[in-house]
Amino acid sequence: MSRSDASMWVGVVSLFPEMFEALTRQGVTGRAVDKGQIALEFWNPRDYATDRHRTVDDRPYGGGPGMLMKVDTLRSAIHDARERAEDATGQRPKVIYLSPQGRQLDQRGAQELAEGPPLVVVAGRYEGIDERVVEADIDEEWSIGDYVLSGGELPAMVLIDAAARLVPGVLGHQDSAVEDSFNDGLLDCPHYTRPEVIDGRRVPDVLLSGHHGAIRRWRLKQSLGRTWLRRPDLLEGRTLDAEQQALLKEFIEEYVP
Ligand SMILES: NC(=O)c1ccc(NCc2ccccc2)nc1
Repeated sequence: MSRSDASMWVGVVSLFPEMFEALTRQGVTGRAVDKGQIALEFWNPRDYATDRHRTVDDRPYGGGPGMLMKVDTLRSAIHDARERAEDATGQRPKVIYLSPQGRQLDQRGAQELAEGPPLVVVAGRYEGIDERVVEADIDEEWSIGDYVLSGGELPAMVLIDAAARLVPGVLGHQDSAVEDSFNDGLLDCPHYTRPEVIDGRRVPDVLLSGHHGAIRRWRLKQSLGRTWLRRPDLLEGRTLDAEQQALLKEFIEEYVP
């Protein structure tokens, strides 16, 4: 098959590739796939099973509940995905495994992944995969949070979506990625649209004023204030410029719990 011109190439190793239609057929990522900005290709370990029952799981040494992904079918799928990544992009891929033991994904991590080499994302099922496969075939383990899900597919889609949005040209107008919450590390400001009044609650006048400078400052003040109220940890170790300090001071002085 031919070289890929996609800005972001992702190979997915999963027993349930159809789950990824949420990414490939919908919304921003769906359009980016249609436009060839993002390439998503799939390898299913079950396609490498040679026994009559097409076995893809195996019992854990040492006993205990649950199963692990069968080593040979999993490794064959990862190997083929890696080989295709190199053929399609001319670059060696970064092979990522989603598990609660991984590096926690945040916006900075998503940015790093978006800017990095092509990805092969391995979605585990059952109780996970053999540690020797992690050592031999996985480059980085990532987690989307401190909770256990029934498979790595949803975390894989979260990771791919978070990174894909940051690929230049994928979002409608680029600055929407910039203004997105967690961009420049602050929480998002409140948003409003029609109608002007809902249950007696009005849209803040500044947003109807047409004064773009005042609107920008209001939004920045709200982002700073919300971050101070809801996620003060995000403000730790962060220097605010003079305008930001003044706006946060104003917010705090006006704040009535
Ligand atoms: N928090 C996460 O990112 C995450 C990733 C995968 C997952 N479930 C699949 C799995 C379970 C146990 C061991 C390895 C993989 N649940 C949560």
